[in-house]
Amino acid sequence: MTYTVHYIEHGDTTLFARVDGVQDADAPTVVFANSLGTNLHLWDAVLPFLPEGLRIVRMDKRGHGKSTATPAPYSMGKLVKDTEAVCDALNVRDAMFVGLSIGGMIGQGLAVKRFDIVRTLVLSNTAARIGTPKLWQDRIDAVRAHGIESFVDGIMRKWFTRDFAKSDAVKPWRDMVCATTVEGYCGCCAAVSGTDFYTPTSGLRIPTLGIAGSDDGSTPADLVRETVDVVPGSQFHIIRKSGHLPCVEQPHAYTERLIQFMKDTGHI
Ligand SMILES: O=C(O)CC1=CCC(=O)O1
Repeated sequence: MTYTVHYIEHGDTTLFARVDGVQDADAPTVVFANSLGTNLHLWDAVLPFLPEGLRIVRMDKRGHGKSTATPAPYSMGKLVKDTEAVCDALNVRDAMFVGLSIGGMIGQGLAVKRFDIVRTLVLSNTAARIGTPKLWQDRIDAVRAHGIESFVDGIMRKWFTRDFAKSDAVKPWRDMVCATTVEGYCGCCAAVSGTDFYTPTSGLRIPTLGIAGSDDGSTPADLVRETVDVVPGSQFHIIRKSGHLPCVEQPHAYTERLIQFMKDTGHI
């Protein structure tokens, strides 16, 4: 698959983005938004299962992957504006936006603001509100005092099914989280902590699909459903034998569901 890479200057940061597949901005477009502590390679296993003819846009949040870090804390509004800037720079319009975890929060924030960018929305392993301010502050304190390594094994147990977490397959994901800058990680923890999208998200009137993992220890299926249910006419689907990252543990089943949603909504 051909791809181009883009470094987009936006205010105090430079955001890294990559476009795979068809490069023409008029092609049906899918935007993927990553979770906390991951970069755009989160979606690598999904891409081979997607049909030809799509324009696939991915980016790194500030302080993650190849996007530069700015001092924490960040607001969710700032992360939404970053994503908006990347979409505008790449001329993204009428896209299917697939956001996982904090990426799904960004998707909710972008969808209520930019109908021209987000035509349909996939809320994967996410919610309108995730965790409590105390949980996020404890995590920020732990990163600042002892580094991400000090709790990354616990994160892996919440992200993956027991068998996956015990296998060697977990290592690249563990390494990816540990490679995240302290400012980027803490900044995004603060953004999640300060977000409650129940009211704006309940005003959405675009086709919306919720996806949960049967064994997700971070955003359990009931939490995902609670958010997706506030959008009238939304669909909800649980991926079996998967934790918080079904695009990693069950990429084929996950992509099949995305393709079905693209067909249901006339995206392809
Ligand atoms: O890393 C976690 O604990 C789960 C999570 C919450 C928001 C996000 O992006 O990941």
